[in-house]
Amino acid sequence: MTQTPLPVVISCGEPAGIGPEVVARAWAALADTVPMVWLGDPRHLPTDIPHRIVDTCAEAPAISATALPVLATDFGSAATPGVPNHTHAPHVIDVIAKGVALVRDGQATALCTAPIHKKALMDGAEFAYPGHTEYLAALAGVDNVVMMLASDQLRVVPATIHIALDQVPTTLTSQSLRRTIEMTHAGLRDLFGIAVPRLAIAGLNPHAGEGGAMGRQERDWIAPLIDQMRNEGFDLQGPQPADTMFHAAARARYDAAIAMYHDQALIPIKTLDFDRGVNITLGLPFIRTSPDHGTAFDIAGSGVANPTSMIEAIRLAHRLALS
Ligand SMILES: NC(=O)c1ccc[n+]([C@@H]2O[C@H](COP(=O)([O-])OP(=O)(O)OC[C@H]3O[C@@H](n4cnc5c(N)ncnc54)[C@H](O)[C@@H]3O)[C@@H](O)[C@H]2O)c1
Ligand SMILES: N[C@H](C(=O)O)[C@H](O)COP(=O)(O)O
Repeated sequence: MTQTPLPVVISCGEPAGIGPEVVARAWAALADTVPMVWLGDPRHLPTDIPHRIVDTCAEAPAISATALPVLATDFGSAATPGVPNHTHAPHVIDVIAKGVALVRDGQATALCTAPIHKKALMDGAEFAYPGHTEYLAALAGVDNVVMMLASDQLRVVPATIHIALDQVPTTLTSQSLRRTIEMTHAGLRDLFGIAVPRLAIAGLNPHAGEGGAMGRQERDWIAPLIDQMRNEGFDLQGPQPADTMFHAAARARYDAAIAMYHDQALIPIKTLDFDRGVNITLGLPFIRTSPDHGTAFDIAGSGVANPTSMIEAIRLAHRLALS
């Protein structure tokens, strides 16, 4: 008996951003290969893409090849490209929760989230989370998750995520870094099929502290933790100066780089591969991916947004869910 395939569920994200248009283009690119269903208000979709309202995820695969299946949510009004509407904010948040519920209920295989505008959600709905990553952890009831951004050229994980730079040194601890290393190791093994993952760990300070002359965290606890985990069998390099660990020869020596803070991790991947980077949350009880770009208000509605990262995010969600 052949099993009916289930779709990847895609949350609409910020309707004033490029989310709806890149999902529409992604559907056109993947219609024959990846069943999907979009959660959002159909009036926010580009008019040149066929869509069909469905009542359940189960209806989506049969429709996916000819139209974008839509589980409709009424946001109350149309969107103005580039200008977030505060009344839409609660719906944007609600759609993410609905997507999670569908995946956890076995009605969809994986969740792919289109970009949100964090400040618009905070202003419009007092959104209490700095990003999807933290909100999804709360919805799933897990204490710890890892944000990985991945492309063919590089995988990076920031050990601290959406916090101010001045909070990084006090938030990072030996325990939290150990957890990030362990969860990244498990994710590479279980999701990416790498039997013995090689991880490169960045230092926090310039030149990884230059032997204590430019910061002490490396000497005081980062290097000792790496030594200890190496003795436990992890394949770890570092702490490495972050400025020289992302060139091509260095990248060939590891499967993922663990950085100490958001921009240390995300600048290299977005510079190398902005079009194809995918954000994956490790540590959730379901698969979640997202494109590496944001809402891009400056180009929303102009039809120039590149859909490649969204295509890669949907494709990866589908592939990981099947593996
Ligand atoms: N997955 C997510 O939900 C996610 C990811 C990143 C940023 N964000 C949020 O998005 C908002 C805007 O962030 P930002 O301005 O720093 O980054 P951004 O990625 O929205 O835009 C940065 C620049 O890249 C361009 N750009 C982005 N995506 C593009 C695409 N697909 N094709 C062509 N050009 C593209 C934009 O026009 C802009 O010039 C912020 O609130 C941020 O937190 C959300
Ligand atoms: N930090 C991510 C980036 O810059 O690409 C982005 O803000 C998305 O984070 P969430 O998936 O947690 O929303």
